[in-house]
Amino acid sequence: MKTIEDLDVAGRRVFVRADLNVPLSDGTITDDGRIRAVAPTIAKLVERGAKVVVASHLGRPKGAPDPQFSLAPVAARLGELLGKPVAFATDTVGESAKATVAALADGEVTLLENLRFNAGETSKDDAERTAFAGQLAELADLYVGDGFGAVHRKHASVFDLPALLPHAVGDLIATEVGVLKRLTEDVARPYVVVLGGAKVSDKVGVIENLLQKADRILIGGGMVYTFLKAQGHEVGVSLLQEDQIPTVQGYLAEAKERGVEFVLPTDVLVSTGFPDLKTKAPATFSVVGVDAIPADQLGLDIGPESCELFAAKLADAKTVFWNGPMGVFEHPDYAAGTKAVAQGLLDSDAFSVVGGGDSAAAVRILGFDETKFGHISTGGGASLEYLEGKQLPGLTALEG
Ligand SMILES: Nc1ncnc2c1ncn2[C@@H]1O[C@H](COP(=O)(O)OP(=O)(O)O)[C@@H](O)[C@H]1O
Ligand SMILES: O=C(OP(=O)(O)O)[C@H](O)COP(=O)(O)O
Repeated sequence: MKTIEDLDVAGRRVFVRADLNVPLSDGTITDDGRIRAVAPTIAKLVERGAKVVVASHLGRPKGAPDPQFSLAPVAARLGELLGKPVAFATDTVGESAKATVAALADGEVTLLENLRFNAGETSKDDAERTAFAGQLAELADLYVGDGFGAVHRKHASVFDLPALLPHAVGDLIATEVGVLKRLTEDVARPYVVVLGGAKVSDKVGVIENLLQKADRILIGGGMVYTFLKAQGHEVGVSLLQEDQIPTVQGYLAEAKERGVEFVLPTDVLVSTGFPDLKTKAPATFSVVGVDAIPADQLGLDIGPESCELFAAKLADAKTVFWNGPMGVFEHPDYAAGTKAVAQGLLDSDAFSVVGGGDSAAAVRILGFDETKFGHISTGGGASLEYLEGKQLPGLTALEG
């Protein structure tokens, strides 16, 4: 792959596909880790006199503008980090984008509005995606792929656009891939994988491959209820991926055969509703065994006994990969499980990789020193699919 150093960027419009999908609360960025991670790439291009056109998705809008997913707050924060204003285009390929890019002087930066406000970005139809990529290509002369968190997505700006412009890999992707490669080679054992979070349908599939690599797999977060249901427990109104139950039953059986230890929580925190993440008003919840989840309640964190169990299962680890919070950590009453896993990683002498927008944010928001972990990756799904050995569209596109 070519790197930024291989491109002659001075005076040219350089499109940087970043992953600026940061957590927001009422329009305020609660963790700017992903912006800080790509800022050095942008600063390097600025220094070399490029006209920098930054683009990203934020959240999962439905292919049309939706103000709650605007990147405007991100433009302001990126400007602070770069120490220079970032002109914000209020659309992605329309009049505002064209005018903002045309007005860029050498060394100036613009951020386009959310790529996913356009149906072509995520379309499964090749022609529709290519057409949108063509509109993006009109805004630039060169392409730099540096949105590691989105490299597993076959989306227009990730996969189709680099085919239309001379391209290079950015420094963030290069660093991320360099570290993750270590986990695909000879890992120190026990190798423990911890999975949680909310993107269950996206991430359950990676377990098939992890069964061949890991010694122990700990499951928490929203992912756990599909496992508990697969074991015959009732899970009330918890997050559940019903169609994945047979698959999960297959994983549990295969783990037994292969001698891979599956660790599920023994207790969980349950409540009748989701907590208020804006006011963070104290929640009403109870601790129940996983065989006693009430029919009208949902699980929101692993329980205290499970926190101890998970910490013990991490204690002797020599390598850990962790993706997905153990509970709805954004609310203080449901943060204990995620804290216990983060602390467990620090208490072990394992080389630990924490991956995922929310997992990385959780570590920082809960007050842990990120430098104490082996690596904090900006990609959750992306790093999981990389570890699976899958071809990632956003990396394939940067080859050649
Ligand atoms: N039991 C649960 N029910 C619903 N959501 C959960 C549960 N546990 C964790 N979550 C949510 O999962 C989200 C993070 O999931 P995900 O996006 O998969 O992680 P990452 O961004 O680290 O890859 C958090 O916003 C958290 O509130
Ligand atoms: O947050 C992201 O992924 P992650 O939650 O797996 O880390 C990326 O920005 C990709 O977003 P997507 O899963 O909506 O395609």
